[in-house]
Amino acid sequence: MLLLGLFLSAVTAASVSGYALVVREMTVLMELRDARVIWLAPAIVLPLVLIRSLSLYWQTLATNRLALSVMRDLQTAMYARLMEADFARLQGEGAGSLVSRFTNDITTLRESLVRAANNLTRDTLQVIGGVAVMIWLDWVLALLLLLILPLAGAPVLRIGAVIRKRSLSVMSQMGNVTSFLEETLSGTRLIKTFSLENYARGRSRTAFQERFQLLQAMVRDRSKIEPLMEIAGGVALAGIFAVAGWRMATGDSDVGRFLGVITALLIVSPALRALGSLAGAIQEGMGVLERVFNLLDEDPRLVETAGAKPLKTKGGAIALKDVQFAYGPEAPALNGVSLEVPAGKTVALVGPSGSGKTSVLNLIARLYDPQSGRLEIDGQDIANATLASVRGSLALVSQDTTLFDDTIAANIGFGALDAGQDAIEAAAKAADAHDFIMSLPGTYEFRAGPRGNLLSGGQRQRISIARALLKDAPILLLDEATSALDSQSEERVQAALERLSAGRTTLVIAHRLFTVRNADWIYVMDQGRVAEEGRHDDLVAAGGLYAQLCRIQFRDGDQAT
Ligand SMILES: Nc1ncnc2c1ncn2[C@@H]1O[C@H](COP(=O)(O)OP(=O)(O)OP(=O)(O)O)[C@@H](O)[C@H]1O
Repeated sequence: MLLLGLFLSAVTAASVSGYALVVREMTVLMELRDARVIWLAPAIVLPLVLIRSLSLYWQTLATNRLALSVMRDLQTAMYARLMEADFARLQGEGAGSLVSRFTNDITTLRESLVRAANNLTRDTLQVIGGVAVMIWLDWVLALLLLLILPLAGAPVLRIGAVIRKRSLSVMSQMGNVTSFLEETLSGTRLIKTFSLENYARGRSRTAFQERFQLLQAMVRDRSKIEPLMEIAGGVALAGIFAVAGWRMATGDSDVGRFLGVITALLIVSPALRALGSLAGAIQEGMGVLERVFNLLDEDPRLVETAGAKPLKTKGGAIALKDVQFAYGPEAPALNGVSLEVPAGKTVALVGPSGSGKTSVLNLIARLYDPQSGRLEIDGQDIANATLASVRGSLALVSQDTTLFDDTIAANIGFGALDAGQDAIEAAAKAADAHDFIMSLPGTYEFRAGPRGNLLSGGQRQRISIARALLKDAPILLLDEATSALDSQSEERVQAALERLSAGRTTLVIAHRLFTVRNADWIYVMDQGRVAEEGRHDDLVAAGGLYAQLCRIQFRDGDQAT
């Protein structure tokens, strides 16, 4: 494909250089009043035009195809890389900015690649061909032009370097704008109900103004290139007239040669101008390419150890031993946490907001690695096990139920990719979801909409419970999510969760304390530590933090005690 593109570029360039020679030959014939020019001119020019047009067409097709397939491969590779990337890294950059890499970055890159592929060889060859014809026609004139060219070339290269640097910040700012758009446009419920329109408008103005300024600076750089080339062209033209006049006066040149050189210059000038602005576009593309390759070169930090073995799970007993963990340089989220969930038992984590409950779940799923301490499943350190076996041994049902814009059957089926329709329906029945699914148009083939927004919160949760049931993993991690539901939905979800946790090792983050009264053991967390542990009645009797949390909830209306 690349070779074909290059060959067609060469044909296109060669045919246009032929114009200069034709002009010279025809001028000679005209000067001699030779009548053959009447048929000779069309006979030579028309095939030349035809060759050039056809090769232009095929060249455009070939180069675009090349650029598009490079884009496709880059996007596929980028996506594959992101799927392997650390959870922390994906969370850190945010969905909007990541999306922007696939839209804005790739579009900019494609534009510069297509331009480079279309123009680089063709225009370079056109310049070389044109200059060669000039040298052949009148070497003194050609030499003059060759002296003028570098005068324009040097500043163009300098501007190109500035553009390249700028394109990096343009792209990363575009990522922020996309993040902002995604965040506010998907949070319209909050914006409307809290009347945050002005706040959102204010943030949008700042973001768009910043974008305006960055692009403006980019345009300023880019616009300097063409005038520079124009000046170089003008100086060249003036010089040619002067030198040609002098050479004709001394009898070293003639009108035919002069017109030939002018035609060659008319061909070389736009090609040179295009190369000049192309330099800017290529630098911009190089800036983006740097971002793309930085992403492709990123290695996940959370990796399997050499010789990692699959976990051998029996009951799925979990143990944390003196675990120390921080998300970043700030204060640790977990500060020497030790806890146990015996196989088949239900253990609850309670504690004030920010005390580290979710962090414990994140570590067990190995979404993060602790800085020190051990996490074990059935006595095996999960740091030495394969990631797939760790994640395969557990099912997570969390507050933010994620459904994809696919059928209900597929959304449940993610629990076990080889499950048949019968298994999916059985899971849906156990999760108390079958009846509402049957009332949907298309039943199990109903598409849930983006993020599952065509279903209610309670329905989404029951689908995610069915998914976890289908996975049938020995460990269940539950981030209790009943607070967003009305009491009837809550009851149904609670009953489905009880069926799900029966016979499994369950670690539940409980926000409503009355739901953990029957837990086999309760850990009370506070500021990244286990502050208390025990059974409900004992903890209430001890009169510590748990008893205090119970009193607060009791006062607020829950039957905590
Ligand atoms: N992705 C993150 N990056 C940096 N810090 C985080 C991140 N997630 C949580 N933290 C911090 O870690 C600490 C523990 O958070 P964690 O989410 O584990 O608390 P939690 O007990 O689950 O709280 P809640 O009940 O409100 O969900 C908090 O101080 C929080 O600010």
